[in-house]
Amino acid sequence: MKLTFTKMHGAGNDFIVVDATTNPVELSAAQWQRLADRRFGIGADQILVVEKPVTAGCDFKYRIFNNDGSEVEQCGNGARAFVKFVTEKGLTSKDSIRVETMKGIISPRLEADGSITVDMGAPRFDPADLPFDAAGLGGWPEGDDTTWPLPVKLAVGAKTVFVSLVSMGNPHAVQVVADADTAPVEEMGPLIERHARFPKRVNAGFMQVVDRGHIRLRVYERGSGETLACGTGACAAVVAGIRRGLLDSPVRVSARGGELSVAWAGGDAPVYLSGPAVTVFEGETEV
Ligand SMILES: N[C@H](CCC[C@H](N)C(=O)O)C(=O)O
Repeated sequence: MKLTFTKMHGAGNDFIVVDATTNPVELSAAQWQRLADRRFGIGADQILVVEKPVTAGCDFKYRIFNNDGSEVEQCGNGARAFVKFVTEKGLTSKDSIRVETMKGIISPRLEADGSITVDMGAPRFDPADLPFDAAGLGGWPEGDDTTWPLPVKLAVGAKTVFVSLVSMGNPHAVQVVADADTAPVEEMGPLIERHARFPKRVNAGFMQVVDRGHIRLRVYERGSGETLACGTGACAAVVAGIRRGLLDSPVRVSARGGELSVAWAGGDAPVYLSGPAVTVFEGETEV
């Protein structure tokens, strides 16, 4: 089957975007993985599939597949690429759209100056929302409902890291580090991603607090490895930092691939993610 696609990125987090609003695109996990493969396929961190909505009041449905072919709930940088894509393709004339995802509805908005802001919905913190197996950890740690001690088996020995658990629809475990550049992302990222206490795996964030309005962030993403930026990871890190009293909204998030901005008023308020979205090239391939 011929597949037409658009290659895009948001702060270096790159995507293959497919318009399935007219003709459905149903592929196996192995076929999605092959498309995302950087040697045998087109190459991308995630594949975004644009579909007709199922839920009343929504403009589109949004399916997300990671580099390993796994389908996931949410993608913040992808949401900005999504609204740019449907606008450029003439699939909508609205500048603000409602998009249903596997878990919830998001509202990306094209601003007059060309920037894009996404209402990512409210964060959730209950371990069951990730999911996280808190058995034996005795519920929220004493006096602190933001961080959990996570014992991690290393190649030699073990280490307990303190992670803040945030669901943005997809799961995040965020830890504070002194310096993002020297953070143990390569070593600890995969160990946290596949930790037994995360039955559906997890995105592992490493956040350096520069000041109360600025962080540097690296994310080892579930199913994709370290990416140059992670939108939901930026949301989760800022929310965690605000809850821990380290940050004040809005927060500038410096990722390796570019700058994002996250705002959150606390409680059940939605998290707003702003940043770039770039179309790189169009193409077609056989699947
Ligand atoms: N890069 C995406 C994150 C994709 C999340 C995916 N790695 C997962 O949850 O498994 C973002 O900008 O939010």
